[in-house]
Amino acid sequence: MGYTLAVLGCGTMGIAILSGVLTSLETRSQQSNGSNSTSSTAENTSNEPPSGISTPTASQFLDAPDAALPSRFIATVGREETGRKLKKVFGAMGGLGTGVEVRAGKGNVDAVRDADVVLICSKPQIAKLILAEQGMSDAIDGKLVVSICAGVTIAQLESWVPAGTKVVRAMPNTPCKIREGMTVVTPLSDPLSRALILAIFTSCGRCRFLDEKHFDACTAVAGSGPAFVALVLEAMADGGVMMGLPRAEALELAAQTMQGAARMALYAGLHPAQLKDSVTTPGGCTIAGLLTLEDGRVRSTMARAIQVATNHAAGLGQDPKKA
Ligand SMILES: NC(=O)C1=CN([C@@H]2O[C@H](COP(=O)(O)OP(=O)(O)OC[C@H]3O[C@@H](n4cnc5c(N)ncnc54)[C@H](OP(=O)(O)O)[C@@H]3O)[C@@H](O)[C@H]2O)C=CC1
Ligand SMILES: O=C(O)[C@@H]1CCC=N1
Repeated sequence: MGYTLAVLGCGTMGIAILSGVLTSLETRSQQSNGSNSTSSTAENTSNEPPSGISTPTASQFLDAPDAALPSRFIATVGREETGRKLKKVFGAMGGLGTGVEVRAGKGNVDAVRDADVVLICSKPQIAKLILAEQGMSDAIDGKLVVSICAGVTIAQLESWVPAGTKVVRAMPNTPCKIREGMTVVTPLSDPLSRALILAIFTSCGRCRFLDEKHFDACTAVAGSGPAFVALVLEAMADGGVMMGLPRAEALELAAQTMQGAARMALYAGLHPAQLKDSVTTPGGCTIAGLLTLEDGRVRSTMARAIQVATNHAAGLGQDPKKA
């Protein structure tokens, strides 16, 4: 068993997702060699394990979750120069990375023809052009297509492909690269497609289903989120440097602190207010710092940034006159 995944427009996000999937496959293979077991379910961090799967083919994937991940990978880019760089990126990964087939220039239609599942990772405005390429309609008919393009709706995507093509939206983020990603996927009822998509994105981190109406907000919170928290991370480290800490140590302290606090919210179920209050000694330094942050309206500024990013995301991939 095994299937082919084509990543059209394999830039930052395509590389992040493929890195997550390839590393996951290699980790599982090492674990199964070590333990002599055929599968590992320990790393499925999804809140929705593929439980409702009932068709015979999908059941096979449940018995052997590795099989729900692709075994052949094709990555396309626009320019030859980018293609050469991409080959080096996957080559440097070693292992399964060396097997990724990179195609530049006019490679999209052939890649789709060779694939079972197609991931569209191009810029939103390029997606329509790729799907309109000569021969694409025949190649993509009947395939499962997952678009990660911000602001490009399912209705738009469906109008660009034949009726036999299954279209799903996903919103992942850059930490997919180290398998700490957060991906939201639009609901889909077909059990096989569901199993395949869950396998791909849970191998990159967490994955959950949410209705398309929430996608612009998901784009802002999870898709753009790494940039927003990076700003806070950098600011915390800068403060440490201002007070005499060496730069590298300041960054390590801030990053590990951010990770620790986030993990307490995720895994110990602590509300952010509990997290904050448990650090805040009466009359202590934490409340002094917190009040300064409140004076600077950090909370409302961050929340408004999400609001602005959500509204902006809705316009991506749309006709500029309407956006
Ligand atoms: N970056 C992020 O954190 C996130 C991005 N997204 C979404 O992911 C998508 C990609 O973003 P990102 O990875 O940052 O973008 P990148 O610019 O890094 O990647 C886009 C890739 O598409 C390639 N490309 C351009 N034209 C074509 C073409 N005609 N055929 C095939 N490939 C082509 C480019 O190659 P070349 O340079 O040679 O033209 C490039 O490698 C966007 O739609 C974005 O909304 C979603 C979540 C998070
Ligand atoms: O900034 C953007 O448009 C993309 C979508 C989410 C993250 N990056």
